[in-house]
Amino acid sequence: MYCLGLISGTSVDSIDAALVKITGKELDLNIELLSGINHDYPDKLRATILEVAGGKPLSMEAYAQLDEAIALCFVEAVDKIKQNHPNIELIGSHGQTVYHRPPNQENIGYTLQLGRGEIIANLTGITTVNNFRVADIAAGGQGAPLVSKIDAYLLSDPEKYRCVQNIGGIGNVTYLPAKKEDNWQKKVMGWDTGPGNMLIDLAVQKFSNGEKNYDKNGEWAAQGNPYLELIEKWLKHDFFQQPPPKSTGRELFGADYLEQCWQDAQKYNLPETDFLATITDLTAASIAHNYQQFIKHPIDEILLCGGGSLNLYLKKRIQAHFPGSTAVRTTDEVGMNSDFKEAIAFAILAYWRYVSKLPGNLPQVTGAKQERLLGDIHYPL
Ligand SMILES: Nc1ncnc2c1ncn2[C@@H]1O[C@H](COP(=O)(O)OP(=O)(O)OP(=O)(O)O)[C@@H](O)[C@H]1O
Ligand SMILES: CC(=O)N[C@H]1[C@@H]2OC[C@@H](O2)[C@@H](O)[C@@H]1O[C@H](C)C(=O)O
Repeated sequence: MYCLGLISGTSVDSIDAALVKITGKELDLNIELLSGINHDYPDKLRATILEVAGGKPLSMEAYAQLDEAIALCFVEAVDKIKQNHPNIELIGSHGQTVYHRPPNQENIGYTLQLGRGEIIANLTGITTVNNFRVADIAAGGQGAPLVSKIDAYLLSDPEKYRCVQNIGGIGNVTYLPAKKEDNWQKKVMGWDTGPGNMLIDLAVQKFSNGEKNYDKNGEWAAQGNPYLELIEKWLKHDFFQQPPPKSTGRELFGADYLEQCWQDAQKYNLPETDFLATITDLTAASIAHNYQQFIKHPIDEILLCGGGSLNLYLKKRIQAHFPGSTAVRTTDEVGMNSDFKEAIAFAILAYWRYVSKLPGNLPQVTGAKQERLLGDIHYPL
């Protein structure tokens, strides 16, 4: 089946669209990536999404318009792929997260992804599955991360103990025990590790007065030195101590948090380059801190994916936090495209929902009380 996965992540940098050919059955799938594109939001829409995700209140009318505008942009991404691949049979659309509050002690949680599925289905003429996270949240789960089940079935190794580390706006890990272990599936773990590129992007935007959106290849941070005392202080943040299941977003590690970090740095007169190196190392150190606390088995390799895997300074810092025999590589090196892994995941989640009628969540990862079918199905006119 030809399935198209769509997602715009927490960085709000662009819509990722990945067309895959899925063969095989149920959990035992083969995936061939046929096409992958990034489709940019218009500047004004991107700015609105960032404002809203940053907490700006909206009227109901503006909310409805935003939901539709995002869907129309997702349709443009589909149309681009359709030019060379007219035979798409199913779409899995994650949409755009604008709010995420995982369940608290009273079990109250919300997650909101915009980009209406009805519009995507009607305008593309292709059956569309969307709104994947709410069923997990309703079952008491975090609603994230959802890629862990896909990582488990596509990236587990017979012998090696792996961590698949996504570095998007937020970072998340899937721990994959070696398949030689009895009941290896039950030992898979996954959770959000904290900030990925989000704080780095915000700092670069601040220091460049909005001229730059991100630190290309980590070149700016590489000119500075991380200030370890600050990292130790920042690692005391409750989120880094909290055991899984856990997930987070811009609500915790957005502009307000960056501002707090910048205030801390000014007490030490840190220049901008050192601050960038320090905030970049916070991502690396928080990944290491999470693994040290919650993974009890030695890790043979860390497979990076997401835009942060292109930040060479960040990659170097991650390797520095694992000085032993843990190799730091990218998922590309084991045959999984690191840019489009999340979009591919939503194509597979749609396939599991619509074709195989299989649950998409791993309760041991999200904390949900049960496995659930994830996503709402929208049929075209
Ligand atoms: N060449 C590069 N050098 C450094 N950083 C890069 C490079 N290319 C992309 N990035 C970073 O990756 C980010 C985008 O990553 P990605 O698309 O994986 O995030 P996302 O999907 O929005 O996030 P999430 O996984 O949290 O939903 C950019 O905002 C930028 O910070
Ligand atoms: C609420 C939300 O959109 N969460 C994202 C975000 O981006 C990375 C991390 O935080 C992850 O938990 C999740 O996305 C991926 C695709 C997931 O669900 O696996």
